[in-house]
Amino acid sequence: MLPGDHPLPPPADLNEIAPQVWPRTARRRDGALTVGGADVRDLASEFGTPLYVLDEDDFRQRAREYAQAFADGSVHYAGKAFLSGAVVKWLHEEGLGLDVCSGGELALALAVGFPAEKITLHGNNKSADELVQALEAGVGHIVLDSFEEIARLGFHAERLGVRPKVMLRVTTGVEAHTHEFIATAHDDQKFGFSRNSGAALEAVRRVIALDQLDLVGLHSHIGSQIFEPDGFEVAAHRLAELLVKIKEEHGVVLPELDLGGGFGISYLAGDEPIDAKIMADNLRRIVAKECLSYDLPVPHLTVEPGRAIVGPGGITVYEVGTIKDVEGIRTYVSVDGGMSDNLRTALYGAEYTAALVSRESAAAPMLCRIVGKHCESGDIVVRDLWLPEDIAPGDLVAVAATGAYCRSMASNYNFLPKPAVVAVRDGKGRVIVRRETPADLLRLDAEVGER
Ligand SMILES: Cc1ncc(COP(=O)(O)O)c(C=O)c1O
Ligand SMILES: N[C@@H](CCCC[NH3+])C(=O)O
Repeated sequence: MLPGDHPLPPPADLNEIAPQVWPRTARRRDGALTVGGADVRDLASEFGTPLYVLDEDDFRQRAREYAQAFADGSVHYAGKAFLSGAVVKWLHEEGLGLDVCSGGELALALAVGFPAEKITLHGNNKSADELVQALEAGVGHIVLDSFEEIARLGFHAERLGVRPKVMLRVTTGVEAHTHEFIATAHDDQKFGFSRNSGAALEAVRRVIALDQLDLVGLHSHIGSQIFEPDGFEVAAHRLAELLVKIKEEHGVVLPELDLGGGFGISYLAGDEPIDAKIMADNLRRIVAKECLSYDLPVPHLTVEPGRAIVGPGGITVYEVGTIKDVEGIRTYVSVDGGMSDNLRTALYGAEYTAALVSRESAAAPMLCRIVGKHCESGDIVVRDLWLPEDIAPGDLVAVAATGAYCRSMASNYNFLPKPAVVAVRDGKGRVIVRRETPADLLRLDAEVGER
């Protein structure tokens, strides 16, 4: 297809590494992309492809920016975006707390010595084992999500002789402007206690009636990949109203408010995320205004960014295997990974920026679709993009902003081993999560594994 015939215009410069989309240290050197000073061609030959590459400086800077922006509150990185022992250590060094939402995430954090009191446990269906694991570890907060869980946690806390700090997750009825599957505060979904139905106040009653639980605050998470602060404003307003009702009914002033995560990042050059400082100023102002208008003390504010800290610093490097021109429509560029290492395009119709990164090219733009190697026609990595028409098997392409929710949502579909994650800094790559091997997968099979 010719450039003029498609609604997505080709970029002025196909070789551009736009700073708002790529990791902060990404540059072209001798035509090839470098991240953290390391050349992707060297990374690919040393560690193989597909390869997740994470810019350590980018991660640390963003973590630090959030910690500084919310210096009078707390920042708990949402581990579901991407978690590894190295990342947990970086977070600790940068002064952040951590959110986990399973026993596995909790075990990893504890295994590398992250302080339990800086961990919050989430989840809409935590098992009894996970609750006990959290109580025994002494995590800082447990966010309660259902009536069953209130009773269950009370039971185990009494049995173990502990009194955990808990928060209640409230669905505030806010319609966040994001994809349906990642909006979480409307009533018709599985998370939290509904403010509109009165479930939230009933949950408060039940927790306050249990001596074993120390209710310290309310939690709200309105969704993910959000650019506007107005959704948080409505949520804060509704939470403040609840705090007033709790004070009136129980004479209790809850000292903490957790507004969750959800801060958007640039996947495309036109996306305009709010920076951490401005978001922090907005949220602080909103919470202070709402609370002061009800004569409530301003609570300790916690936020839980995941994507905004790890997303922009990550890229995925693939090798091109086959190129198929569907005449008059587009060219399919097949790479050696796909929906098993990045499910987001198939699941949410997510859009990404990608580029030829093993060399520069002066060839004309060609409308392409980057697809994977899975047996699904929906196995699309980047739906529409322009690549140089001399792209060829053996070239490396990289997809930008894949640090969040790609490795953490990866699967072994079609028995593909999950790629390694390499952290880059000072010109060197270091494996922080090793590549799975076919032997790793075979070992799980009862007929094969134990031989
Ligand atoms: C409770 C909670 N906190 C934090 C997050 C992190 O969201 P994000 O990565 O969009 O910042 C999520 C995921 O959406 C979540 O469910
Ligand atoms: N996994 C989602 C976001 C949901 C986060 C968890 N509540 C994404 O890739 O955008």
